[in-house]
Amino acid sequence: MTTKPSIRTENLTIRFGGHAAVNNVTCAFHPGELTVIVGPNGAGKTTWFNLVSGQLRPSEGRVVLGERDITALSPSGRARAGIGRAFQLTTLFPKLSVFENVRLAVQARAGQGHRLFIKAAKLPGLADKAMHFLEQTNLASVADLPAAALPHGDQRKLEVAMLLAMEPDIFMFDEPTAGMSVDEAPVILDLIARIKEDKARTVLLVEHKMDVVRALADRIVVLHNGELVTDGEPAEVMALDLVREIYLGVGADEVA
Ligand SMILES: Nc1ncnc2c1ncn2[C@@H]1O[C@H](COP(=O)(O)OP(=O)(O)OP(=O)(O)O)[C@@H](O)[C@H]1O
Repeated sequence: MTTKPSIRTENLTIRFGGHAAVNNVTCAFHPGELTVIVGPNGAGKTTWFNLVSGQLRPSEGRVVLGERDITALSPSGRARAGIGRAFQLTTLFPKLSVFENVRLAVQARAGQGHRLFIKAAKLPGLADKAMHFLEQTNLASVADLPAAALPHGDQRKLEVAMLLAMEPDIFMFDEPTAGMSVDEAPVILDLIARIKEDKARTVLLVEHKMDVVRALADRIVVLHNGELVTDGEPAEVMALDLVREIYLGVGADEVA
């Protein structure tokens, strides 16, 4: 990979008591690449994600966005710097319309803050942009409904629309299809696949389901006991005995 990394972690470590949940993880990610972080339960995937998006601060090591050390930044500081993370519906405003939810995200991106009650008509540029993201996520027809009235799968689409509206450089998804029906999951996977078509974007995904990994990954990083055990092309990584062993107990038949 010849491009410069868009984001990297250097010797990233966090200890809870004496236990290193993430242990000395160094890895770099590039624009145009979708990396899936895999590993068994308790491997440290979500903890590593939290260290990258700023919910946790490391005991040691750094998070570097482009050339900038962002280790000391808060989650909102990191969001402003270009890291967008989907939070499984916790960021939706359930009583506001689907449109208003996305307009707020567009407005936040435009640096105008959350002036909730300003009329959308007074902000035509923002409204057009919001509609654009609703169209991209096939939500335009339900724009006027309250977010809470949407089925679960559409709420998750709305979350992706809000993430797109923030126009981050780094997109982070932690098990994006968790809790979704078999009908709903492909829609979200298709949206994520479309996100990675923009080669300026870097996508990081934590995922257990091997069919999702296969469908989306350009690269796989394997964590085990908090450590990075391998990092490479999907076909190579899936073929490793170690990876098959790690997956024993969490779907070895799926890996096979
Ligand atoms: N706040 C915390 N305090 C203490 N231990 C923690 C904390 N957060 C995570 N851990 C521990 O760190 C380890 C890694 O957990 P983490 O949730 O990151 O794993 P994971 O790979 O995301 O697992 P899963 O696939 O089950 O979500 C586990 O042993 C967990 O119990």
